[in-house]
Amino acid sequence: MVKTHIPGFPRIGAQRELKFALEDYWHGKSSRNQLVDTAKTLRMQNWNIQAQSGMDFVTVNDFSLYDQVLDHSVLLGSTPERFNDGSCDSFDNYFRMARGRAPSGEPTRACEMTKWFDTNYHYLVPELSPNQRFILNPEKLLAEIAEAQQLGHQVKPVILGPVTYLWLAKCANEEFDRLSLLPALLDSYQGLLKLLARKNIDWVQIDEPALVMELDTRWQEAYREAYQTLSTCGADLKLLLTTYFGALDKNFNLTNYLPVDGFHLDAVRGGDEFIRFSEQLRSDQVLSVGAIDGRNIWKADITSLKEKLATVAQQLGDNFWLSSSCSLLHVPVDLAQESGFDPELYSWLAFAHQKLSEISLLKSTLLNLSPQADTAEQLAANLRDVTARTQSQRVHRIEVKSRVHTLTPEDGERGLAYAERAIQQQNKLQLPAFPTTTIGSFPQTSDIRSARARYRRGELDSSAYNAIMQAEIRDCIERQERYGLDMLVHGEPERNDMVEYFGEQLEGYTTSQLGWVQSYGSRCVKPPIIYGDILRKEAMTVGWSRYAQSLSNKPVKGMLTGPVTMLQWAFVRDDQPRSETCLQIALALRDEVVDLEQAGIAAIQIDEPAIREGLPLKRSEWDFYLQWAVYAFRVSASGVQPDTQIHTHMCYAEFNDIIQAIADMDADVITIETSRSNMELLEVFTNFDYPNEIGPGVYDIHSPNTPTVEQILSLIDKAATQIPVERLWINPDCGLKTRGWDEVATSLINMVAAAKILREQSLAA
Ligand SMILES: Nc1nc2c(c(=O)[nH]1)N[C@@H](CNc1ccc(C(=O)N[C@@H](CCC(=O)N[C@@H](CCC(=O)N[C@@H](CCC(=O)O)C(=O)O)C(=O)O)C(=O)O)cc1)CN2
Ligand code: MET
Ligand SMILES: [Zn+2]
Repeated sequence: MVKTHIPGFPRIGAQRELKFALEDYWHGKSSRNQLVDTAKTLRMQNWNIQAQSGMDFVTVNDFSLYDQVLDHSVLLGSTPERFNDGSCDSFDNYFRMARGRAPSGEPTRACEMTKWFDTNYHYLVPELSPNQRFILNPEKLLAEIAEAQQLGHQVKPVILGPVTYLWLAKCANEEFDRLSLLPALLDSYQGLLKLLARKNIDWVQIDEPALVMELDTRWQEAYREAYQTLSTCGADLKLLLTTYFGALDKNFNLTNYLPVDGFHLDAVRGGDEFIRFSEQLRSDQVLSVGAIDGRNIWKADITSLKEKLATVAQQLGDNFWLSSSCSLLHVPVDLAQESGFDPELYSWLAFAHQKLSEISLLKSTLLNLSPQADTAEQLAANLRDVTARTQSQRVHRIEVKSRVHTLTPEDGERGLAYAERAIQQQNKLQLPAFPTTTIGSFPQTSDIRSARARYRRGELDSSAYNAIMQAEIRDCIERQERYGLDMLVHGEPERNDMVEYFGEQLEGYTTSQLGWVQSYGSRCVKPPIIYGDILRKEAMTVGWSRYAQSLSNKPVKGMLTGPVTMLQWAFVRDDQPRSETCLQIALALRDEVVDLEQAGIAAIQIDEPAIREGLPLKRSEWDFYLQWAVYAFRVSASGVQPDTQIHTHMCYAEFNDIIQAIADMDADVITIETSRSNMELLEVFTNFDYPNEIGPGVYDIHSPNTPTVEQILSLIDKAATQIPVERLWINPDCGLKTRGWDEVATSLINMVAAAKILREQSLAA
């Protein structure tokens, strides 16, 4: 009989219960027991919904209080040395690793955080040392297994595979070869599997998403060694080797030959590869087909999936399993709780709960299990909804499509080269040497958020809400004047989230009330949904920018989110290429940029923090992506006169791979995050001879610590050895929305003081 399961479920809770429980605990507003209880309730609910939706296994150990990769480091006992100071117990130590501080224990430098493959989810990077030892610490895993079993569930625990774990890890000594740790790591995994075998478990899901990456022969060999070792370790257990986020491509044969009991393949991004894979399967191996999209929110077309899967299902019989493409962590929890959509849009969507039902419906449909009215009716309803979406009037706008199709290369050109633009801009802006600025957002205080919540609930009307936001902008401008910054911003108080804010205003996008997806730890985002052709009905930011500029004689930067980030951080329509959607957004932004210029805004920043993360996982697809992504940015930026200064901003990414593309974007000024890496990230700009102006971040905004003038000076000194001083800007790493005013004030005052010292020094020289 076909088995159904999912690789993982969201843990934040439909109402973000985990977020609030965590933050209350961290801020001393609730006890540890309250947090533990909330976590337990969430796990129970998650398993119940899986069981009720007909899953044959519930997934265990996908739950985490902060991050599943950090949990895995704790499980393997491979947490960094600096946390072994005995300053607190293991419960709080976990949060110290995650965020540098906890209710008890000494504050320390947290583990580094980075993007999980090409998602907007951040994991905590394992830090390994050359003589790393692994000492199993299976308490959490075993407790959660026991918890689910006591509730009467069939349990399938999930663990991260050894090779992907090493792939994600880093070592302070970059020369060190992480793969040399594999034998020791495998010893640990063998011990773990033996432990699990005693727990009345049939299957263990072992995640190896690194198998969809392009691997050199050493990493391929690591896979052979790892699974050879694990398959002969004598644990009476079956391993489901789980891959997702793409096709296996060149690792197809490698994977196929690995001695495991079953495989899970991503049949959404991996296309039809699973069919060929099924033909090579041994008769005692199972294939779990990830047919329901775990990365997007569209209702699945069950009828066409049935066609696609029928032959394989029939041939494999009991060895055919059904699943979602990847963990459902990346989609919101439950559409049924959502009241914000109109009925037509609602009928097009499926969140995590609904995806479980889709897996079940697909199974019954494939097996003709219950030819009763029930399945037939559901199938008919599904077909009606997915067909309606393809035919809906609101998806297509001829004028938008034709504007994209008549774009020419000239639409991506500024008219004059940077060097000439720079002269005109300097004439207009009259900035001092080492100009100081910030990245856009200022503290999103609870006053701002609660005003927005009251406005949403209808307790404030729009004029009252606007008045409050204007007062915030006024305060923000006055503070920047007091701190002595040279180029100001309005502070973005009116934005819940940069992407969501523009998504709310553009036609073709819709936003949800409860569509939260975990971004890191307790922080969540509500990705807007792009369902149709994108049109700007009216100016989106001009009123706020004009108001802000009216309060100061210094230039106030206009502030927009770029086309690639607006695409990358949204749920995107699947009926046309991403590049096409991106150009539609670029044109809407281009009109906004032009309107800002007309309103007297002399510098406009178009943020592109997600451009690196949009890079396809496979190198062979990079050029094509970078080509349309850079063009889309240029289209958005190129409607203005040469004397209007275009800024862009990028953060928390390795720029090495895309430095040429960054230069090709041809922004007049780029601000980037560099302070945590002590300006190392800047090296790539120097080595490349980046031609335009750069503001390397001199203030780490992810830390509550305020930088001193000396620290800032030393960072700028370092930057000045790499970038000609005429092209150097002084600014923080990123926006300040998650910080408090006290720290921001001190830090910015110090930043301006550092810039002034440098100006005096260069005058004296
Ligand atoms: N989309 C996106 N992706 C991104 C980033 C980003 O900025 N945006 N940055 C990086 C990730 N960094 C992040 C940094 C901060 C937060 C963050 O702070 N998220 C907030 C939610 C932000 C938000 O939408 N806030 C709403 C408020 C939502 C809310 O909880 N409202 C309460 C009321 C709150 C009150 O009364 O004070 C309610 O409705 O009950 C608003 O301002 O309107 C959170 O989890 O807490 C998320 C990601 C990479 N990916
Ligand atoms: C994640 S990049 C953020 C850029 C935005 N302008 C801000 O300052 O918040
Ligand atoms: Zn940023």
